[in-house]
Amino acid sequence: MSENLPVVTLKGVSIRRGDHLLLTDFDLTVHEGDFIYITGCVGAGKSSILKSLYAEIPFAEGKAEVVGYDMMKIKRRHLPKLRRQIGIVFQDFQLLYNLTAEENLDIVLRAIGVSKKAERIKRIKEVLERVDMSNKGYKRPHELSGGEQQRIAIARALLGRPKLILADEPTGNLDQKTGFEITRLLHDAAQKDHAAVLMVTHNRALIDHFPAQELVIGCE
Ligand SMILES: Nc1ncnc2c1ncn2[C@@H]1O[C@H](COP(=O)(O)OP(=O)(O)OP(=O)(O)O)[C@@H](O)[C@H]1O
Repeated sequence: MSENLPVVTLKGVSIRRGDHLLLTDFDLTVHEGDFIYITGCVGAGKSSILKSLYAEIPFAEGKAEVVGYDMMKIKRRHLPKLRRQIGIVFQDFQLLYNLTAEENLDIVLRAIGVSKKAERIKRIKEVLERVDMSNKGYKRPHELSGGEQQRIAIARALLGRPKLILADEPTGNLDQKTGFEITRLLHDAAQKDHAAVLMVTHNRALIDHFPAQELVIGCE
């Protein structure tokens, strides 16, 4: 039993995709500092869970609380505040390619209302150090390797000191060694920042190397 506070509590939820319901009567509790791999077969609904946790698709039924928000009642106007407390990392990085790494981070800090430039510069420096990219912040994504781009995406996810980090196959486009490095950074986010981290992966070698709780989503 964890003594940390719950960040995600799902009870009896399901998610509707097209004509069918996924994950019927699904329960999940995630606490601060937890690291959980989400695995399971293709099309089982792993990405859908993450999308529901950041309110891109609604939970169809049940009870769902995420970073203190009742997801069954959440209003559209509350979504920015919800998402400020969630860091999201995608397989394809999703950086803005016309901006430098630092500008990719700065735009997020501006969006979350950090108006003082000195404060933004300080925070950008901190997160770039965390992902070991201090000397490459001036580069644009196309001047960085895939692993380096993913480091910047993790730095972006850390900017708002999120309680929850959702990573959807973050190593899917990377070689094994780079994938290990990226996974280590996500484990650090759980251990050092006490964020709850949910990471979808198909990579068994990675789970064996960095053991943690595993949530297997079954197929029909
Ligand atoms: N936009 C959509 N409209 C309707 N059905 C969808 C949509 N997106 C996904 N689905 C269906 O929902 C189910 C779950 O998809 P999801 O992407 O969550 O699975 P997954 O477990 O992440 O799969 P994978 O391991 O392939 O990434 C699949 O059957 C998929 O075909």
